[in-house]
Amino acid sequence: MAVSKIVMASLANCRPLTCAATATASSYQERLVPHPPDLIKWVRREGGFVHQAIKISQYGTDGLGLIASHDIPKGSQLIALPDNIPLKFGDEDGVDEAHSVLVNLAQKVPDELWAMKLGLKLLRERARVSSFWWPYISNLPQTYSVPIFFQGEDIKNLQYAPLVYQVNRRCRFLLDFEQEVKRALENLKQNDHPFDRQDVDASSLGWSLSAVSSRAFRLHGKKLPDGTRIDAPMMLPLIDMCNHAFNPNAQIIQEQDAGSAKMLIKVVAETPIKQNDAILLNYGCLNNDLFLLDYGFVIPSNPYDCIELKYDGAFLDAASVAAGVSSPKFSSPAPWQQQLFIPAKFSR
Ligand SMILES: C[S@@+](CC[C@H](N)C(=O)[O-])C[C@H]1O[C@@H](n2cnc3c(N)ncnc32)[C@H](O)[C@@H]1O
Repeated sequence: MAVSKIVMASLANCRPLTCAATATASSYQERLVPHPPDLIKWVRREGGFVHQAIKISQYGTDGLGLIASHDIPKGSQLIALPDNIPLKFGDEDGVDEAHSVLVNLAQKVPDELWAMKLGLKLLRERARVSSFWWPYISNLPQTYSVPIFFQGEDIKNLQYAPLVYQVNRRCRFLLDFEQEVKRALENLKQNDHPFDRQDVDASSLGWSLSAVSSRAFRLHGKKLPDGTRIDAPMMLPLIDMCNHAFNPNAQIIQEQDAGSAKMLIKVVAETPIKQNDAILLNYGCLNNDLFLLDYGFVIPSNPYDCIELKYDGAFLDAASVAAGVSSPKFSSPAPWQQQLFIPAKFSR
């Protein structure tokens, strides 16, 4: 069940929320607009810092990435984003009706699909002609090669049942949520419409879910009265151009901005970086199911990839009797055999 409808937006003076589905991974991901604004210049203009050696460039088959145009010493600050640049789902958005509609919709999203909550905000900013984040959003890929956009044959080829289950779950959620969103938008006054009067369907919801799941970072958000900070997913313009490696050369650091309670998000070189090296972050110690589901790629020989096997002694005894194997005793393994079963993880 692939969510692959294309909606033709019929409204003039708006940014259509179309999403062309993609079935195959391609090394070049087209952006939302053919020649988007220069993201590095935009970040600097809005008060952020970008090291002069950082460039955006095509990075092998991984799409765009950040590259060092000359050697950078360990510990150097590469990027710093002040609090106004990250895209978050927060109460700083005001208390207008359009925002309330988004908040009500976000409450209907199950927690494990947190990316859809921020996805609603992303879709709103994508639709708004005057969005502060448009220079960033227009640089996002137009399509995502994640399994929710796979066609039937490719879904079948996934084969691994727990992964197929998750893909179907997400597709089913998107189709149901499309109806939920349509009901919430019915009869709204023009000014109260969160998506500039545009229809939102499962395909555009899938686009924003995938944009967030493949690019957002979960960092420390607003400060609570007890001094702790809540976990907040956010999209980090430019920082999200960094590709993934388990042995990264950079890391994200969050610190309090000098003289205010606002947070500053930085990327710092964790190792010396050579000219033409990519700036790489570790997205997390994830297995390939999660990488494929959320990011649309897998890591060859992923050390975090494992499968769990259930050992059913009685079933194996019955099977070996049927196969004519004598004295199998699968149901009463010797102590040394039992020991072997405890860390029952096998690399795929
Ligand atoms: C946070 S974005 C990074 C920027 C992205 N390459 C782009 O063109 O906008 C994450 C996406 O980059 C690609 N990517 C990142 N690291 C990768 C890797 N190690 N192998 C393959 N693709 C990767 C995947 O498409 C992933 O969904």
